[in-house]
Amino acid sequence: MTTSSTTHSPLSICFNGAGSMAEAIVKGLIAREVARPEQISMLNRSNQERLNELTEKYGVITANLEDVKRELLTSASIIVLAMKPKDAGAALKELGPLLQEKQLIVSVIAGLSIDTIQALLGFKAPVARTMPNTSSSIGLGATGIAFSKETTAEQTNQVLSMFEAVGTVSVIPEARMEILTGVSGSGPAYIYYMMEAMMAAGIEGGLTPEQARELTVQTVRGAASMMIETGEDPAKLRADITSPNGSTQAALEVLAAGNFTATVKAAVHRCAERSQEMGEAVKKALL
Ligand SMILES: NC(=O)C1=CN([C@@H]2O[C@H](COP(=O)(O)OP(=O)(O)OC[C@H]3O[C@@H](n4cnc5c(N)ncnc54)[C@H](O)[C@@H]3O)[C@@H](O)[C@H]2O)C=CC1
Ligand SMILES: O=C(O)[C@@H]1CCC=N1
Repeated sequence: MTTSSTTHSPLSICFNGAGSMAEAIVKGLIAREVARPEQISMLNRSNQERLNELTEKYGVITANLEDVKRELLTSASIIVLAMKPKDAGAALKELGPLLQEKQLIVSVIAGLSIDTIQALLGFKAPVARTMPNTSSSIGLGATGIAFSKETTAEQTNQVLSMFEAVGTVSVIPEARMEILTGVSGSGPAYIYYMMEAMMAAGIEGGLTPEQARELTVQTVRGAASMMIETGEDPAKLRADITSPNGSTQAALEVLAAGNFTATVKAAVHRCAERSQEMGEAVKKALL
């Protein structure tokens, strides 16, 4: 990793939790040569088949035996918490006594606050609370990060390098993490949902599934690229497409009649609220 030149021992990253988010980040880190496979270990609770698959695909270290897992966790410079919120409390309670103060915790867990992580560990570990998304696997992720005050400048740079290698990074106050989850953490799912609907309509209208897919994908890709390349507001780009009394206007009127803006905003806010609820549930159950 680029910022590891100032560390004395080689950087090692242990992913505690080996599901889809952990894989998305690992895939990106390896593809962009931010870390070599031998610097990365991945652990889960019990699914050996999944671990074998990850070793085959990426060449990373995986382990199922408890003492090997412990060794990987205690020797890592960075431990990434990548299990579901419901599993995080018990995992952190077990992890706390194994750790040294200088080991950095990077959490990708929705809703789980820095205070709760430190309380469950039993000491004020340096923590980077992050919210990535699955597009990290192709280097197009959008990650929000909030750092605890215990995090050193070197650790901050390491985390920034990790996530900048797999997309864009926004450093934000921790209080904004829930709304960021509503916008970008879960955001890809809303876009896929919209794309599913567009494809279904195209097929209903007689396009082949392949044509409907290609046209929808290219439309979404082109629209995102237009925003990036022109720097224009989406409202202006939308206006450029919408001829007075034309077909686009007719379509947008249907969306407006279905309360499109209010529905999307309500979905983003409900996502934020649900993240908070999941974090609170971990706290209540285990503190
Ligand atoms: N999937 C997504 O788009 C995003 C997910 N996240 C967060 O990432 C976390 C993981 O989500 P996914 O990867 O989707 O879940 P997943 O269900 O695909 O993976 C969870 C992994 O954690 C492992 N695990 C469970 N308990 C464990 C324990 N005690 N010790 C070690 N490993 C354990 C499971 O075996 C599994 O490998 C969640 O907390 C979620 O909030 C954050 C951003 C985006
Ligand atoms: O659905 C979830 O809980 C996670 C958090 C962000 C994306 N997926």
